[in-house]
Amino acid sequence: MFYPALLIFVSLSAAVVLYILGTFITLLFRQYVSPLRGLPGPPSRSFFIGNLKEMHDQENNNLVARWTASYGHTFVYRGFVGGHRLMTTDPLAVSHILGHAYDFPKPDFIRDALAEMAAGHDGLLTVEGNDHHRQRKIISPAFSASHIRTLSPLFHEKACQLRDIWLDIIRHHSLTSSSPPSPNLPSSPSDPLVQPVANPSIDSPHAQPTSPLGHGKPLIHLPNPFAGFEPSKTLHTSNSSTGFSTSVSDGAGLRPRTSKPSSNDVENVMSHTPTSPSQYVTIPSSSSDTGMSPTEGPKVDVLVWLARATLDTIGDAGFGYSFNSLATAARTLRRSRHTIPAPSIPSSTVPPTSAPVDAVSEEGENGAGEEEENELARAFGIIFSTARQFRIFTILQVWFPILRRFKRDNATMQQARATMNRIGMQLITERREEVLNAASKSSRHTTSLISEDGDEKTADGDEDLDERTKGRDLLSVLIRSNASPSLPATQRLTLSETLSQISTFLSAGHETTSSALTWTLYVLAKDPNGHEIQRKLRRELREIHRLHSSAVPSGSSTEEELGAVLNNSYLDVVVRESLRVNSPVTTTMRVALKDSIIPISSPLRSPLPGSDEPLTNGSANIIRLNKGDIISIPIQAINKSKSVYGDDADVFRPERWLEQQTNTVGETTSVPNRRGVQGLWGGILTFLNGNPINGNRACIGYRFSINEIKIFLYVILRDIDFTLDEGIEIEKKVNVVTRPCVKSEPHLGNQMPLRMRYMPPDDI
Ligand code: HEM
Repeated sequence: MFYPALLIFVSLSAAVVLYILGTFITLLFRQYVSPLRGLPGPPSRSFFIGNLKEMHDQENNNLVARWTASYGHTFVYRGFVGGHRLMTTDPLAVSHILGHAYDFPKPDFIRDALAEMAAGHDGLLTVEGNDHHRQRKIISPAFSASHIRTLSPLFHEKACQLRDIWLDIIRHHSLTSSSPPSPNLPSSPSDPLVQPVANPSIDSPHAQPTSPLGHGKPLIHLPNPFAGFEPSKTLHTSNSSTGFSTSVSDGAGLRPRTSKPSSNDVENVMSHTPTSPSQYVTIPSSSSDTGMSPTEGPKVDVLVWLARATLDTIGDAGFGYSFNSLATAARTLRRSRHTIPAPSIPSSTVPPTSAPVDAVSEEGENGAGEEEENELARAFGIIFSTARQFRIFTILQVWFPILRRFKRDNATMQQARATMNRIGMQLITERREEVLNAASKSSRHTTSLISEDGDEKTADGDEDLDERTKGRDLLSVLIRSNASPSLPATQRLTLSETLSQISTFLSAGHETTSSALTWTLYVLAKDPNGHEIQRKLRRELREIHRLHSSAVPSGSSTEEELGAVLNNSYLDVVVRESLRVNSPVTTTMRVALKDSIIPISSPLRSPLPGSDEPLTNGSANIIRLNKGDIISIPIQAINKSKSVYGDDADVFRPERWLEQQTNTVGETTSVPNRRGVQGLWGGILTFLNGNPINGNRACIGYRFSINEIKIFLYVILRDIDFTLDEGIEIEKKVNVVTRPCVKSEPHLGNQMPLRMRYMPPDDI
């Protein structure tokens, strides 16, 4: 009898078995001939996943440092089915690999993972070779030092918005707890640079809260819309929304018009729009829940607020798009405060406010759709968080590329991607029209711009285009750069490439910066020397403020003042040291495009006693790689190398950058021993390498984030003091970006609960 179905089944099964077998045999053969076989390294812990599991938690246990101590600067660890992977902290090897970026690209599985994590396959983060070179040239003007400086006022505005929210939380806490109110808490912006913001943080920036928040000792845990890797207790299903207005008449960019909850589920992974106040705020039932003494300020999860602030910043500065993420959360928080009579507090201790307690009605707080998370924020959160989840499937995809074709997208994910594309297209159209309109006013040059359908339109332009077009956002500059008359048509970004840059900037620039800011507040709050660094920095920042606010009329010193902030040397070393000890991106991976030889400065160690494998690879000053060999560069471990930074390499000590020292050729330098890898910024590898030779893959957004971090610290630290409660142990969870977690509260997911206290001007 002939059974066609059976025959098909058997043939398919045989094909699958052959495919798997073939892959395994290829893998085993690769290992057998791999020149990496002879290198020292830790024993493989598992036949299938080698050392991958122990590496997963490496940032909390100094695994790479221990491996380096045992096996030297260059060694192998094991990946899937024991595959050899090179890991090196050797400065010469790292500089060579990163400096020849086009010979050592990102492995396909990393590019696929990044692409899935919102960056897309056509964006700067994921393209390689000539496409990368072409894109980087067009995109670079948007990130030039001079252009990034023009964004300072916008960073300042966002920082003020966040500061006002936090001051409001502190004020509310002091009014509602049994603790004495914070002394002289300001009732109006203390900062002449504060511009009236389009979306005030909590109704009026300094309005009194309408009511206490529950039972006296608030713990504030806004669910982090971008923390999907560790499911949080406060996570819920997401909402979706219907259309939005494309009108930009108020200059604020696209805004959601309506937003209705739907029953669409996101695999129970995350929440983006809490549906009740209790989802925003954890209200302990008694003061013993918090262990707080009456004089302590509120404990606030700074991670979630900073994530919102940096999202708003990249939205505005990146594309002229208003996420309104801070304002939305603040409003929801405010509405969660029950309306009960305000405690009677002497007016001398709590300052008068613009609005009396309870004066702002629910109606007044709640404009159309105000409580709803912005549509693009939600879509981005769904894509970003879901893609970040660690799955065995992800490991299998590394070695069975066919599996990468199986998309896990469910309906919600598809909808999120469609939303991102739709809004991205609208942004491009808007910015393009703005540039086109400005260009058409001039007749000196002809520029061509990509239209929505990929056709080219021509317009007139002149060299003052930048001046006359208002758009300072990265996308507008990119569109102008792409329209440069000197650029051949074949070199221009396609529409799809332009679209991919939006999600690329979002995914590469938002969480990295919020992570950096969060860890900076953490190291300042945890300073074992009684907050001396925080105090010293506050003194410096207040001095800048004092000098500029008294010398010129209020509000007119913005540029000078922010310039002084960016150039302040103590702020600079605090940020540099923070980015050194807590690099938001801890590791990067590369693959050898061809058989290669890599120079090393420290000789390889022999395999440990007991190993029967002789040292076969390379010689005292090189190692060999086969095409396809994978390389790990442990950025964080290199930043903490004891051979470069000394025995206290793990310690946050900004002063190390101010100490003078004489190097081997007799020059006096103001930085630690410079035998390390040449980093792009500040002598650290956090933004990857300087000195590119063949391909520059270092962070293009480093100036953006450094300026943003500095200006945020300038605004926030002048008024607020941060401490970490004793007994709280913070751990790192790494999945592309390093996020904090409270060790004893893994179920709460990513968080950084810091105690906040208002610092009156006469206090430090
Ligand atoms: C503290 C904040 C940041 C850190 C620590 C950081 C770190 C990095 C690192 C390590 C890379 C190299 C990745 C690799 O090749 O493996 C990178 C690349 C990149 N970053 Fe950043 N980044 C930060 C902020 C930003 C911002 C604010 C933006 C944009 C607004 C941005 C955009 C990019 C892009 C587009 C790339 C790809 C560059 C290329 O391949 O040519 N980054 N970043």
